[in-house]
Amino acid sequence: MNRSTLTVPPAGTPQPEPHPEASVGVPLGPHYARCFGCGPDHPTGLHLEAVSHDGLSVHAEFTVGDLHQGAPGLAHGGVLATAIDEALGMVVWLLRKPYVTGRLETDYLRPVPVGTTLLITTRCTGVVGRKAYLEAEARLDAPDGPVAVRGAAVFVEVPAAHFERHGGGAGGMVPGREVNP
Ligand SMILES: CCCCCCCCCCCC(=O)SCCNC(=O)CCNC(=O)[C@H](O)C(C)(C)COP(=O)(O)OP(=O)(O)OC[C@H]1O[C@@H](n2cnc3c(N)ncnc32)[C@H](O)[C@@H]1OP(=O)(O)O
Repeated sequence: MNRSTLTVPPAGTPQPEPHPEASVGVPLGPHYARCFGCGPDHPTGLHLEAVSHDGLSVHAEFTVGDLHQGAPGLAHGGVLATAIDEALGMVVWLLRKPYVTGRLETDYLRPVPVGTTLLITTRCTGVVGRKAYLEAEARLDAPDGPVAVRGAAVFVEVPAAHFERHGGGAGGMVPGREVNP
């Protein structure tokens, strides 16, 4: 993968510790019911479902449908980036602080046909100040299937007021309520 240095934690950054109340071994559920990535109430969303086994990584599934095409029969790259972004966001939710995507990098290695179930694994590789460094891998149809997309990101911690100031508030997005029940 062609990683920029911006998404790699500085040398010597320790492995982050999982939050003691991170939800593990159970479905993570949505952080917001109308989220395009994970919300069950979104009519055309991706409806990602995910679980974490260690509080620092997430295994998510996304089945590519007709509504997700770019070229005929193939997933749109932007949709795949969205699925990666969402699965990365699920990792920072496990840290139980509000973060937003600052930078997202994606490498597309294989076409993803309609009907494919993408198995997306995301993990946090370091936290430095407000920045969380993350990486992602999406495989075709099986945990050991071919890698179709790789991703890397920096998420930036924001105050809860970020959502009041720039959006309609944080209604329905309560850490500890939906993602970490
Ligand atoms: C209730 C809970 C709900 C939680 C809700 C969770 C929803 C999850 C949904 C999925 C995720 C998304 O799609 S989120 C939506 C898409 N993303 C956004 O809308 C974000 C829009 N951008 C912004 O709001 C802003 O640019 C921020 C917050 C990212 C940064 O602005 P800021 O707060 O002024 O901070 P700033 O000083 O610039 O940067 C802080 C540190 O981060 C670094 N940094 C900033 N941007 C970048 C960048 N693009 N790439 C690398 N590094 C960066 C800086 O170098 C600095 O490092 P240093 O100097 O400290 O070393």
